[in-house]
Order: sequence, then C-alpha cells, then structure tokens
Amino acid sequence: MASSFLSIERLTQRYPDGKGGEFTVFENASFGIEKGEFVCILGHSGCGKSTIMNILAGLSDPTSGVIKMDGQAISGPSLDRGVVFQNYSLLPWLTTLKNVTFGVAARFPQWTKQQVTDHSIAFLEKVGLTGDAIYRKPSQLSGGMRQRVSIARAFANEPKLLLLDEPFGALDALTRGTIQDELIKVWSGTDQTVFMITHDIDEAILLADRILLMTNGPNARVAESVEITLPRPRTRTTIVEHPNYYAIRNHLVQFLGERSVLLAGESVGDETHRPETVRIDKTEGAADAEPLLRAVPK
Ligand SMILES: Nc1ncnc2c1ncn2[C@@H]1O[C@H](COP(=O)(O)OP(=O)(O)OP(=O)(O)O)[C@@H](O)[C@H]1O
Repeated sequence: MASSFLSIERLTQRYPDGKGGEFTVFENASFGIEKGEFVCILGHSGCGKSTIMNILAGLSDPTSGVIKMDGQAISGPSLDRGVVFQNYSLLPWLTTLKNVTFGVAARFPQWTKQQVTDHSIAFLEKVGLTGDAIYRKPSQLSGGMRQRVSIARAFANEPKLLLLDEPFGALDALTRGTIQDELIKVWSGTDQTVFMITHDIDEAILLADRILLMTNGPNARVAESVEITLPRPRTRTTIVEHPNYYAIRNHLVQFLGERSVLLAGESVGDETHRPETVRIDKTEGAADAEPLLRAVPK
C-alpha cells in the first residue's frame, strides 16, 4: 500500500497506573491521512485523542510506534505542524496583528516586514477580523474573536499539518457556528491537511472528509474510518437535506452510544491494525445504496 502523507504506525501509549503497574491508553493505533484531507477524530472522554494529538504535535513521545510525515519520521515540535488549542494560547502582551506576524516572520524569514504584515492581515480578514480589532490585545477581545485570531495565526503560518484540539469547545453555539463557517472558508482556499479533535458529531460531519472513531479506553483503538459522503461546499442547512446525512449521523451516534463500548479492548480492523473503512452512500445509483451501510464487523 502506498504510504500516506501522514502515516501513524502502531502507536502505543502506556502510563503508570499509580499502583506500581501501568495501563494502556491505546495500542497499535495505525492510520493514514492524505495531503489536503480534513480528518476529525471522535471518541469518548479518556480514550486518548489528546494524547494522539500531543504526540503528532511533538509535545510528547509515545511508548512505541512511528509517525511519518512526507516519508520522514517526526520528533519534537516543528513549524511544519501548527496547533490550535481550546484555550486560544495567544501572547497577551502582543496585539492581534502581532500575534499573527510573530509566527509568519519566523516561518518566512526571507519576507520583508510589509509582506509579513500583508499576509497576516489577509488571514485575519478571512476570519472576519478587520479594522481596529487587529490592533487590540487579546484581553480586549471576546472569546470568539480570540479563537479567530488563533485560527488565522495557525493558517497564516501555512504548516504542512494543522492540529486542532477542540478549537470551539469553549464557545457558545452561535459563535461556534460562525467560526466553523470561517474555518471551512480558510481551509478551502489552501491545500492544508487538518487533524481535529471534537466531541460534536454535527461539527465533525460539517467539516470532515473522514471521521476516525475510537473505542473506549483503556486499550482504546481507532476502530473505524467513516467517509463523509457529502459534497462540498457544505452548509449546515443544506447537508441535512442530503440523503446521506442522517444515515451517516445515525451510524456515528450508534457507534458512540453502543459499539464504542462493545468493541472496547477487542481486536478490530485488519491485521495491520488499520481501522475498518465505512462508506455510506444512499444517493441514487450508488453501488451500496442497498443495503445502506457497508458491512461492519460486529
Ligand atoms: N501524563 C499522563 N500521565 C498519566 N496518565 C495520563 C497522562 N496524560 C493522559 N493520561 C491518561 O490517558 C488517558 C487518555 O487521556 P487523553 O487526555 O488523551 O484523553 P481524551 O480522549 O483526549 O479525553 P477528553 O476527551 O476528555 O479530552 C486518560 O485516562 C488520562 O487520564
């Protein structure tokens, strides 16, 4: 099999259990992400999503396993991998604009000051931040505005891989919806590869090309890779009318409600530990229109 742009191979994380032994968070997690793909990961609290993200960001080392990006094993943090956390992580003493130019100047050292500023302003505009807001400090912005700055900053740096750890978790539903739309807008204009943690099924369906489903921990596994067979561009009002929408949603709800527990600790996927691919397509003429779901092993 040709290797993916980002390839996670047999990733295992164990931690001390506090009683002299150890517990396994996940074992042999293996999956790939293609260049330009938007992949979300869903799973119950504690299954190890943030642990996977921290390893991808280079902020922690796994117990075993290999991660390759563009064929090269990765280790440690790098400007090639940008991260957006739930808590914004902006530099409080810098203005909005400087929070963005700071990273852009480091990423593109050959650029003039003007190029860095123009590039940064363009990305802030894409997330709706214009005018005097870009000269304010983070403490003078709303939570939604701060998260917009984080997203603009991450995309403006043009990392090869963008890691989003529940970026909208702290926002109210309306602000969340607006920023999701802005995120799609920014992402659509790039060939950016995105890996995102979310707890929100609807958010994952709206944004992702593919959703990875994890079973419950300990001994969690990435059990399924569900293709989001909804055409782009997507909006939250049009996708619900698509024949695939509820079939996909029901599948995800059913997995998180029942199968994530039933499969916990069981061996799933093929012998290489890759998740089962699930493709749901109810559109007329689709090969798997009847039955609706591709068989998924129980
Ligand atoms: N540094 C650590 N030392 C020991 N145990 C840890 C450490 N970091 C995480 N864990 C444990 O590993 C498991 C997975 O944690 P992780 O934060 O990755 O889960 P998660 O799926 O991201 O959860 P949530 O959705 O609640 O954020 C949990 O049981 C957690 O307590």
